[in-house]
Amino acid sequence: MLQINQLNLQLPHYRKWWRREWATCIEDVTFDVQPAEIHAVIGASGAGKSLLASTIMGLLPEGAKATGQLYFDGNLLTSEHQQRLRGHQLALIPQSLNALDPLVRSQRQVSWAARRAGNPHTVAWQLAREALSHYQLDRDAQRRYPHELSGGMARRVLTAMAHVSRANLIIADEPSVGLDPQQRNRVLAALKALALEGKAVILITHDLRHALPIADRVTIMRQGRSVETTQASAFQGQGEQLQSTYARALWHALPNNAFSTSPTRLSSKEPTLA
Ligand SMILES: Nc1ncnc2c1ncn2[C@@H]1O[C@H](COP(=O)(O)OP(=O)(O)OP(=O)(O)O)[C@@H](O)[C@H]1O
Ligand code: NI
Repeated sequence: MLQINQLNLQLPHYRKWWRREWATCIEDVTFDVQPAEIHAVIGASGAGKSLLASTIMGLLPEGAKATGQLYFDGNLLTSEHQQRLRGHQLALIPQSLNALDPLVRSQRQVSWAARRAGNPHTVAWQLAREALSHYQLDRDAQRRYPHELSGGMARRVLTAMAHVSRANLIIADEPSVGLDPQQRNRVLAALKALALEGKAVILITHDLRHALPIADRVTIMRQGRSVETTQASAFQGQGEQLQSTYARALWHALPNNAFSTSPTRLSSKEPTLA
């Protein structure tokens, strides 16, 4: 579905207003995403995850220099393709809830997304209602403005927008941040359902814990680089199946695994939590 090949991204920054310098924000990132797969991209703040999403969507900041290749369904993804496919084949559930228009009620926002996907007005309106109901947003929520929605509800409105766009590749950027466990589970379940329908889903998060239960594969990013791509099931035990020390460190840093960093200290009676 999507192949990212040796992607590099440099952004300009100005040390003094007359002196432009280049900051390398993504370096040699390579991985692929398959249909019906949830591919989690995990990394600390500043690792380049959101910029990777912007690069795939063709929404880079002014002056960005990207090299490497993106292939979508086997075809080189040029900026013209990206523009044509955005909102149809490629959908982004953005990190910022500001992506919702503050003056527009939920149902209309989703209806707009359905119209962009080529549906006539009345069909789009109906699709929006169905999609919002599907994500447990009732008639009342459908009539609310963004500021009247909880964070979890707003995320589900954004997910509904991706849903009605009928995109085959959906990128969810930090979809669970700031949500209570119940809301988070709902949003993550919605993404899982999209993958079960056959969509390719890129789940961007800094939290390995939230990604592992639903991810098929995981790519770890660190300081702009893809450190490792592995099956999600490799995160188990002492992390023996993980290639990189960084991935192993992330795994051991999870609260339940904390004591397992030094297995020799474990008595045989202690449970292994992983
Ligand atoms: N428009 C921009 N111009 C210059 N540098 C930028 C720009 N956007 C991001 N960066 C830099 O690129 C790096 C990666 O940013 P990015 O937003 O992709 O990180 P992230 O992994 O999504 O982090 P977070 O988890 O905090 O969202 C950061 O060091 C950031 O400062
Ligand atoms: Ni980000």
